[in-house]
Amino acid sequence: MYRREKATSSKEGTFDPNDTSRVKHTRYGVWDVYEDQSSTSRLSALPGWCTIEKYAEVVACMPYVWRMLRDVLSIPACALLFVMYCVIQAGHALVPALALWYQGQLLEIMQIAIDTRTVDKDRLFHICTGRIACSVVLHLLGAASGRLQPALQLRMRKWTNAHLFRARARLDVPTFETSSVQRQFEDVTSQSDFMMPIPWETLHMLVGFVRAATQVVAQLWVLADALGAQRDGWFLAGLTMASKSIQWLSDLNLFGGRSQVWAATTTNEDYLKLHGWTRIMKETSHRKEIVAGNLGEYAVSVFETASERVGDADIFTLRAIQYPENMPVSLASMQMVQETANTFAWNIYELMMSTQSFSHQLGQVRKLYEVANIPNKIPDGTVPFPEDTAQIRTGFSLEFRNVSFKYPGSENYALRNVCFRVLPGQLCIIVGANGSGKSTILKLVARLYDPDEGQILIDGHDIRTLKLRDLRQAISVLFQDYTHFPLSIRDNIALGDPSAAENEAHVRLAARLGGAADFIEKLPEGYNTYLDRPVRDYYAGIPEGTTTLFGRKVDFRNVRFVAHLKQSDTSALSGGQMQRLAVTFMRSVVPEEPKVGLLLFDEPSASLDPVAEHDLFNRLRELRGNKTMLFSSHRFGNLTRHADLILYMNDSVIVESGTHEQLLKQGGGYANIWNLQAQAFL
Ligand SMILES: Nc1ncnc2c1ncn2[C@@H]1O[C@H](COP(=O)(O)OP(=O)(O)OP(=O)(O)O)[C@@H](O)[C@H]1O
Repeated sequence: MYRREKATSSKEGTFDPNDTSRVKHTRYGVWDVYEDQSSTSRLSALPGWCTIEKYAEVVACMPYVWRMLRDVLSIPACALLFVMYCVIQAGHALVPALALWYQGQLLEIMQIAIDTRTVDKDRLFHICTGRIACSVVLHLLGAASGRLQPALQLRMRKWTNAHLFRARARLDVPTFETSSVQRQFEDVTSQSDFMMPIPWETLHMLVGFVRAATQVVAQLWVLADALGAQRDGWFLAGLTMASKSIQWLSDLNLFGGRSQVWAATTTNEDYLKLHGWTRIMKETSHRKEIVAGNLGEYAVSVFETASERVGDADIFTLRAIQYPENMPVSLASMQMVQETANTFAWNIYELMMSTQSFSHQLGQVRKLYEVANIPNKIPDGTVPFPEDTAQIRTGFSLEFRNVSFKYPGSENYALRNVCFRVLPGQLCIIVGANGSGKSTILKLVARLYDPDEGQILIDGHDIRTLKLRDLRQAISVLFQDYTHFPLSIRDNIALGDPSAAENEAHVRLAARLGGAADFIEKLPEGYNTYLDRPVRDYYAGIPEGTTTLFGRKVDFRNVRFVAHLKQSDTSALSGGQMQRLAVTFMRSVVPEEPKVGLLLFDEPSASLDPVAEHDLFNRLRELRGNKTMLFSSHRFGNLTRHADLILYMNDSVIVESGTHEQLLKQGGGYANIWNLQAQAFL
């Protein structure tokens, strides 16, 4: 079974490993472990307190478990499969007791045979048949359970993935960027398909618990029946089980347990080197440097030396630190268990062990549901927008009133006291050096963040009062750091206006307006091309002479992927820039039925050559009609001459504003840079 490696708590406040008055430091192999002694109450010093806390946590998680059970059973066909699985587990719990009962009967016949020298052959036959039938049934139950489990697991995995997809989809930018939110998601997301989904892992554990408990009770009952009548029977049975049970129970660490707040780090240079080099060797992105720098032999010698110095004190130590109660049963002890016919003691052990892991596992269920309720940091407004769709055709006005803003976690102002007003249908260009705050203005208009001070108004409404959905529908933003989605080119463009996604003519028109149609039509798969395929083709043993498969270039590095080694992706096509423009056209400028009254472009021409840039600006000017447009750019060219308003920014503030002619006349910063650029072309 693959367990999650991460464990985080929902405790608030801070934890400082260097605070020796609160934190206990212990060294385990290469790991330094710091445990917060004050994080739990004084009662935690009492023996067994950890266990009590865990039981309390289990109780607190029960409503979530109940909800999960209802959700999971509502998955099509899951209820039936789960009932079958439970019946099989019930069989697993009861049949061993029946086998034990037959065992007892057999012993009784032998006793009678010794005492009276007679054997009841019929009874002996029935008992032997029953005993064999028990083994056969157990075998069949095992096989049936083996078939059911993957089917159940698959359904629950799909449900979990959909649940997490929905939970992520509803988050806004500042919430999504918060590291604690990322951590919450990491905690409940399976790192690989080989890990069990949380609902299955939990139900499997709960059913296992009930099964083990039933098995213990059934066996106790049979044992009582069989041994009760015999002198010293219980004593003998107890003696057989005692040694093993005591050893197992001590493994359970009933009275120990790690403090709930702790952290582990390693400063072991060799250990760090070992892991660093292991990654370097796996990732394709470093291959060129390794080969060109002739680093192969050196890497091997560093790896071997580091590996020798680290010895066995590696990650397994950390595992033991993380989950003292969940230490995997070693193969050797599994062997011992199998060799020991004493399933009774083993059942008690299993029962106790699963109780110990309950708090962790049920906590996972709680986290799984909690991620769906993480509150967004950008509150929604209530006012519908626009009140009248005719406003869209004339464009919206936009006003910034004394807006100041710092990015979450940053000490510096990204915008300071910014004021400007763009009238409906005007073209406004924001110019300034890198980092002066241009993109931030566009992000605030789209309410990716809210300003710390001041107000932003669209058509006279404070944008915080407008329904977020309406606001974002009425404006269109093309961000500078736009990355294309791992979807086909058609789907990427259609994202500009999902309501017209099925309209092929619409998609093609948007591509043409964005200047992307030519390059798309030259691609072998045209609009169906994936610039970055999210699912890889799998193959094995293909002769190296094969160059294409499924119409795509064969990439022999995929073998590495199958082996779960990361490989960097190189998208050979350079049309991403064009494509992203097409996305915007799809939404905003496709002529019939306009939905957008304000267009925001963040450096749309940054990676275009001068001819393409000229064409793009001309198309945009022609197509925008009466819509209001905001451009950010650090190039002072073509477009600024046509602008109704230029905002010249420096270091988070607007230092000059006006038309091109006005700013040239002022002879300030804008005029200086304009003249410098003009001289470069003389
Ligand atoms: N997500 C972020 N978190 C913290 N600081 C940020 C973030 N994004 C931008 N900044 C900072 O805010 C300031 C303004 O950045 P902004 O991206 O608005 O500048 P810009 O004028 O658009 O620059 P460029 O021309 O390079 O796009 C910069 O100092 C930048 O480092």
